[in-house]
Amino acid sequence: MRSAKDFFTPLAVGAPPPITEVPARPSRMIHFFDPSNEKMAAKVPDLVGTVDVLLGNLEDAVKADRKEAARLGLVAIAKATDFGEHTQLWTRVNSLDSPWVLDDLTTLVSEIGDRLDVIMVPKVQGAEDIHYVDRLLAQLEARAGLTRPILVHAILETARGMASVEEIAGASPRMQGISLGPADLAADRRMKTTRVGGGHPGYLVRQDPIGGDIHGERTTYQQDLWHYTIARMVDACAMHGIFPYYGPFGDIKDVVACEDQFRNAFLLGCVGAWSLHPVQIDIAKRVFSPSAEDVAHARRVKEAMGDGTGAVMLDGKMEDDASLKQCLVILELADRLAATDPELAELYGTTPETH
Ligand SMILES: CC(C)(COP(=O)(O)OP(=O)(O)OC[C@H]1O[C@@H](n2cnc3c(N)ncnc32)[C@H](O)[C@@H]1OP(=O)(O)O)[C@@H](O)C(=O)NCCC(=O)NCCSC(=O)C[C@](C)(O)C(=O)O
Ligand SMILES: [Mg+2]
Repeated sequence: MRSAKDFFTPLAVGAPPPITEVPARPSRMIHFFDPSNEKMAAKVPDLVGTVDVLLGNLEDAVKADRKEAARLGLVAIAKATDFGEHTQLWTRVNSLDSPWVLDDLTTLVSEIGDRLDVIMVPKVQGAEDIHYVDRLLAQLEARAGLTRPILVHAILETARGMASVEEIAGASPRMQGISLGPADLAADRRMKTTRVGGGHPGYLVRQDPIGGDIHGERTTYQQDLWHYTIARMVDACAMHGIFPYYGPFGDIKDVVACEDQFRNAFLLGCVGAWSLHPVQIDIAKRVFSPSAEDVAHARRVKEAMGDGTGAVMLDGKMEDDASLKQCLVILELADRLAATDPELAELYGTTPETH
């Protein structure tokens, strides 16, 4: 591990200085597109301004014989598109053991490094994977004359990655966040699901038998397969000042269950999720923006708590320093989102003096 005193020193002569705080830019939905798919690529300009993050995917879901076309397609799109102030451009490169990743990184940083905000690295196993990417990016940034560092986002999709999640989160000042990769993680853990995220009807708890009758009517409750994983990822990210994300929800047609899964992640601390299809964009926007009711309640608590210490009763409930802190989390998020989204500013009634 690097000493704390040189953690923020550039890893290559001429590379931009590492950042000391990850920018908290809205990233409620990381919208995936395949740059080698002409129909999808053609939609990118219209998505600018409607999504927080556009991600050109080069890894899984891009056919092996389209890898180069996807890489070059992303370069062309990045050069031709004005992403404006509010939409970030990210990419997901191929995994570090693949034959494509070296060309992905060298081409993208050299050609469009000044436009790329974040590089997502799949199947991260441990801090050593982040260290490798960290040094290589510094060398490439120096060569390309970049003035700001490209950030790194890890996908948690192996048991070892999961077991090392705290180390991964703190491996480099470039670390921007971590997403859950439920499909690869399920396979690597040898779970017995066959889906991309979401629940499973077999993973349940059953009410005790009534009157000892094990064959009688008993309610069952489906459980959340991802609770442990997301909660642990959230702690690792919070501890290191980076951002946690739920990943993909593969049942595109089941918009109801998608919203539930996203909301569970939001309530547990995630700041966003992936949208794989345009229909998931508004779901993520709705879920990862606090509701007007929550914002109004948080403001009331803040007002009632005065200097922020002590305890008060509000609507029959005790509020104190710690409930105020939760309300401040909601208000800070609402302010940040309202600053870039006029609809939300109106919904929250946000003015410079509101908070
Ligand atoms: C699901 C699919 C096949 C359905 O694609 P479709 O064409 O059958 O859907 P559609 O409803 O017929 O599409 C309607 C229109 O929307 C367009 N469209 C459709 N999707 C998009 C999009 N994303 N962005 C922009 N436009 C899109 C599509 O081209 C079409 O355009 P048209 O009206 O002109 O004909 C398609 O949406 C798709 O390929 N999405 C991206 C999939 C992807 O990126 N998967 C990888 C991430 S998940 C993952 O990797 C796992 C993980 C983390 O690694 C791990 O858990 O391990
Ligand atoms: Mg995967």
